[in-house]
Amino acid sequence: MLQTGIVGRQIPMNILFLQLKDKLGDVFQFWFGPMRLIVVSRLEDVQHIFAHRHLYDQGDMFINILNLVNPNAIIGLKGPKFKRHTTIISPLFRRAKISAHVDTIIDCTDKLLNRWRNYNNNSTDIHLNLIEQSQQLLLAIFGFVAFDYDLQTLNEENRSNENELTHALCINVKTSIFVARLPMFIARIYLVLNCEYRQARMTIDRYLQQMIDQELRETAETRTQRRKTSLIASLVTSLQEDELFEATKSEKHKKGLSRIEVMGEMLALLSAGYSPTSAALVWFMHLMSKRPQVQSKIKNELVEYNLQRLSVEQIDSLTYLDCVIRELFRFVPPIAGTLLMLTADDRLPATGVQLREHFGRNTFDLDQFHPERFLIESNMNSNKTASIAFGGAHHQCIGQDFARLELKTLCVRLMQHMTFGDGGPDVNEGGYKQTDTILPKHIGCAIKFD
Ligand code: HEM
Repeated sequence: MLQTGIVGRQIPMNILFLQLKDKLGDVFQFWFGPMRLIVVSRLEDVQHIFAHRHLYDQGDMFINILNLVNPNAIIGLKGPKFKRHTTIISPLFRRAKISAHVDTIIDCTDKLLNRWRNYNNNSTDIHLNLIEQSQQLLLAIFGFVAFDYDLQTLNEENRSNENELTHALCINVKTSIFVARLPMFIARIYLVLNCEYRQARMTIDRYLQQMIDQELRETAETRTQRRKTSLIASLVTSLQEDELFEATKSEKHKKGLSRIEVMGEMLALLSAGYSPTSAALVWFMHLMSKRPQVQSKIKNELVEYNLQRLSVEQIDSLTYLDCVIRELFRFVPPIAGTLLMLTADDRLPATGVQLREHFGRNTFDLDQFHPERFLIESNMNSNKTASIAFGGAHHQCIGQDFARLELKTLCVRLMQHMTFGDGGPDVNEGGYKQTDTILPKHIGCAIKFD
């Protein structure tokens, strides 16, 4: 990792994989600390991997790390336990269930716009904390949508860079990424001795407990009514009545979730539900600040609606904005790749590489930001438009419908009110910063209310 610059030079994974691909070809081997990865990037090979779910399962690297930091997160589960968890969680994020959240997304965006209007309403000011502001916005939305809970990240008094919960979540992620590079036994000791991490977990757990307690104060009747549309109502309904008895059953026969499992899923969803979408929003801000012509085209598409709150159908009908968002996910997918484990030998069709029970990782080509490519139908299935921002195998993103709708609604609301301006080469250079997502390394934009 020192050689490649992940450690020391902080080279982000997307750039590293592109550099190695140029040097070594479409399939190459890479050691991530103690773990061996085979990186695969040819489109046909990636499609083959995603289509052969019986051969490629969730990567052990995820499972090992999650066993240390959150053994009950859906993304680290397999077999009957995965089924037990996913049947409770994934229905809540299907397209038919999420339209109801558009108003919440608009309300929260308006709160952020008001904050900017009240405290930073000078179009020559350069905003250097757009990452933190976006994280606070997306956390607030996810708190309401998933947990019916006001996380208060958009409150006036929290307009400083970080509030308690975002800070704790960042430490949790940072530590999890760090221990992924260590041998397991050292990672275990590191986590026990790391006071900052333990403090962060206590803060997060306190929030999770408060959310569960708030839900438990609802009557059983209202919870039953809401359990098909509210994640927290569904999770609390699934709480096992007799945990000790359930623990004696084989995994296949277990019903419901224990309290620890509910809290594990809440933590996982809290991170998955805000972090990549906020990264996508920050990229949107950066890209728009650099491309005024794209911004104008989005605004033209919105002009007939003036400042009106748009319905889901109206949001769906915005074709050009769709192209921009698809291009954004293709150009800078917030997650650098998908990690899978080969369960039997396989041969990749395009490169002809023979794989023998190891890992596959998929990364993406970076080229030009050009939303119009999606207006040309013949481009739809070509290499140029390939985008797997939400993964594609067993563990592909369950929140993707929601994330797409959420991001589009946020972009609509922001573009109805304001224009992003380029803060200049010193602060708005772009580049990449690797955290749990890929973020712009330098982002500084002016905000001009229209
Ligand atoms: C722009 C936004 C998002 C991006 C780019 C994204 C990306 C991804 C990717 C690439 C994976 C697959 C990882 C793998 O295959 O190993 C994934 C999984 C997952 N995502 Fe998302 N995600 C986004 C938003 C969300 C949201 C809003 C939620 C909230 C519900 C969510 C919940 C999940 C969950 C629970 C999984 C694990 C699914 C499983 O293990 O079966 N994601 N996401």
